[in-house]
Amino acid sequence: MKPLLKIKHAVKTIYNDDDNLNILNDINLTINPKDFLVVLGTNGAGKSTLLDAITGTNKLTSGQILLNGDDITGENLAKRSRHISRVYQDPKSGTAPRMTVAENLLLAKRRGLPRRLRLRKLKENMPEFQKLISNLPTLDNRLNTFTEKLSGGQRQTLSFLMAIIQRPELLLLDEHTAALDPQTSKDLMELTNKIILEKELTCMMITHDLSDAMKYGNRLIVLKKGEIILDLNKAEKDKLTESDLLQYF
Ligand SMILES: Nc1ncnc2c1ncn2[C@@H]1O[C@H](COP(=O)(O)OP(=O)(O)OP(=O)(O)O)[C@@H](O)[C@H]1O
Repeated sequence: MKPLLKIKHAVKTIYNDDDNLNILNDINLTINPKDFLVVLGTNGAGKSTLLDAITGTNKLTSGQILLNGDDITGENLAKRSRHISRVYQDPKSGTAPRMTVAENLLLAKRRGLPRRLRLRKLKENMPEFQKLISNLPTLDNRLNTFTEKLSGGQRQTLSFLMAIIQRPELLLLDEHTAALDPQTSKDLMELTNKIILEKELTCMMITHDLSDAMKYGNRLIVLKKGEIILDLNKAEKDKLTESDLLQYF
């Protein structure tokens, strides 16, 4: 199988006056199409830095990133965002507050087009957006609501829908349920899993929730001090207990 993403010898160094620190220290990782990879690790292990390097938000010091065999290491964020989408932890970061739910969905659907062309087709897209949210009690009847009026859980659900509406080649979830209350977090995690499986998306998901890490995905890696210290496939992951996992923290 041709890998979707290949990270080769990724190093990110922070230069300090007295001491240089490798926050990514020779990371090698291959992700195949339809992989749902869960990423665990202590605070400061380098998880977000790894996602930053994949999206181009923060460039590597050395190493290479290949997407579908193409070297994207030097590509800018805008170019990569055609193929890669990301949902952050903060419900305020993914949506435009002064726009309605439908307008936000349309912007996401027409990402990559010139701005003036993006909002013209609102009316004709409404049935599709209605269908998208029809089974989601949290957003039902909210298409014309301004995003700033939504709860954190509703905004985060919208951010997730915006991230998948164009079917990204790679979906990056950066603790996207961590800021939500337990029930809302569970609902969004279940929706996430359902959509990833239905649409056969390839996904990397950072979480600190050990039970989510064990329950979801077909592969699990643990990062520590910028290195991958554990990489398990589905069968190995299924044998794990929470206390096995805790040893790595
Ligand atoms: N621009 C920067 N300058 C200096 N240090 C940085 C910079 N960016 C990240 N770091 C450091 O690099 C390390 C890795 O940070 P990163 O945010 O990737 O960790 P993380 O695994 O995502 O942590 P968390 O679970 O807390 O989100 C941390 O020690 C952080 O302080």
